[in-house]
Amino acid sequence: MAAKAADYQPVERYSHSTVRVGGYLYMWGGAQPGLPEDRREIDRLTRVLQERERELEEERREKEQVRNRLQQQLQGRERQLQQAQQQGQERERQAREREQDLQQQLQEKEKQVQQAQEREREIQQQLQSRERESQERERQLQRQVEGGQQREQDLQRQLQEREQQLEEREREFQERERQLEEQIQVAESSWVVNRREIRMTGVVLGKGGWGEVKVAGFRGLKVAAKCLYEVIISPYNIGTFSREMNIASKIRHPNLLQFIGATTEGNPMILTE
Ligand SMILES: Nc1ncnc2c1ncn2[C@@H]1O[C@H](COP(=O)(O)OP(=O)(O)OP(=O)(O)O)[C@@H](O)[C@H]1O
Repeated sequence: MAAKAADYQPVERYSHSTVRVGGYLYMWGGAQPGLPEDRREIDRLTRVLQERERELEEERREKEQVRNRLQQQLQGRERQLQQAQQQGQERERQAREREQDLQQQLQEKEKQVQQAQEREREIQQQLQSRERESQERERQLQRQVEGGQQREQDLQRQLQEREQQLEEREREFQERERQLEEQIQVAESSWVVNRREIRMTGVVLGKGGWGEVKVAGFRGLKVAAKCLYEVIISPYNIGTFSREMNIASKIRHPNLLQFIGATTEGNPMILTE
């Protein structure tokens, strides 16, 4: 077709029509005087034009179809875009809601953290207070323990003193008991004589380790009286003296001086034949 149009060389015409399509200039109708083949040329050009119109129509339909397809694609794309926009808006809304939720959660967490910090401060204060109370209590207990130890030492000392006093009293009681037993023994002894019955003389017969022996009178008899030295008189020696007198009072032998008796008042005195 394009080759045919290119081959066409326009000639002078009148009462014709022209149209430019793309790079082509089409011409039909009119008359070209002086050319015998006008009719045939007009018919040919008419067919060319009709062919060209048909091609243009077909091209127009194809373009229309392309345009429709493009429009459909565009509409599809617009729908997709709208959907994408809607999805984006929905996601943005969800993101805002999520952000608000997170913001609320964050505020809630911050509030909880503040409460926890406040609680921690209170607990810290309570711990410090209790620690001070414990230290004060410990000091009081320490003082009480020290006071208790001091009292215990005092009581221990008093107890020892009391025990010593009791031991002393016990020894005194034992000594007193022994003296009483000796006195009882003496009182019960048959060898005890009354001192007032003895008449001492100045005649000294001799001196021993325990006393001096003098001549004395006793119930009409001339006897030897041995007076114990005052320095040796003691509770122990008195006891020994009493036991010796008990034994002497029970012994009789030709080779022994006969024991007569003894006094227990004042300085003990032993009477022998
Ligand atoms: N019955 C007596 N008759 C005569 N002389 C006596 C008699 N008894 C004692 N004498 C004299 O007195 C002295 C002293 O007598 P005494 O009994 O004290 O002697 P002693 O046994 O050595 O003394 P002591 O027993 O005190 O140690 C005697 O050595 C003795 O000479």
